[in-house]
Amino acid sequence: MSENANGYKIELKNVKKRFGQCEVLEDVSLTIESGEFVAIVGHSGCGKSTLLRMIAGLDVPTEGTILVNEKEVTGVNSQVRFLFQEARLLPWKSVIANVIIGTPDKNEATAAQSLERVGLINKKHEWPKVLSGGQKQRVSLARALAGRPNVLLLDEPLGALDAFTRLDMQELIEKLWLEQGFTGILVTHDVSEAVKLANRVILMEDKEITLDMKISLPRPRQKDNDSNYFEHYILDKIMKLDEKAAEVRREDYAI
Ligand SMILES: Nc1ncnc2c1ncn2[C@@H]1O[C@H](COP(=O)(O)OP(=O)(O)OP(=O)(O)O)[C@@H](O)[C@H]1O
Repeated sequence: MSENANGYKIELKNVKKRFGQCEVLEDVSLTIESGEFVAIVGHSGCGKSTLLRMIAGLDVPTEGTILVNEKEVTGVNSQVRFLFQEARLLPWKSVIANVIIGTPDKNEATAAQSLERVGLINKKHEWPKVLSGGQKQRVSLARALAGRPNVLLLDEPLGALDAFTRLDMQELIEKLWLEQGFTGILVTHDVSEAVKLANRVILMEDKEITLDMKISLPRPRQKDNDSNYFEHYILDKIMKLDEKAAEVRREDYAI
């Protein structure tokens, strides 16, 4: 938990999601406390992004309820910000103008402070097209955090970055979470990233939560034997689930 906890509590109660005949989530219940940072890992297509989209009010559960700050989600909430795999900057606006969009009162000074925090104040008058992928994602982070949101949803935002930039961004996200204390939910395929950033890692498999593990490591986090222990534990669990799924498939084929 960040010492500056300023985040909203998030509750999912018996959430089910179907797209047509396809059931994506089956009875998911989960409570994320104010200021927690939770990472969700799981195979492609298991419903991680769908879960985030429903918390953001961009999609609705087929059954069940989602509460953010004790209020049922009925649409988009400006205190809940989303970071996607692509930076999604407006190409016809300068860097600073993109960040101003994220401020509650369209305030340039607030936007500049946010750019300062991500180390890009010197790029404020540039166009997005001249920035590297990592810089674009920093601007996107500055825009998302400029309004001091209570919740930040991160859907694989570092997935397209090279390994060095990715590590830098992880450090930055951890630092900003410690400073601002929002509730964070990160969807990632990278277990080491999950262990670096989250104080709780959730594994989703087969339409439900199959592991909910606290990561009790000091911050800022280093990669060491303790973090390796958590990574190996989670990877082992994923491999066991894979083996079980393969066994079920083999039985199906035998029939
Ligand atoms: N709008 C939609 N209409 C129909 N099916 C959808 C829709 N959105 C998602 N799905 C399906 O729901 C399932 C879960 O999708 P989702 O994007 O949540 O998975 P994910 O775990 O985030 O995957 P990935 O890790 O590959 O991003 C997939 O089978 C997907 O095809």
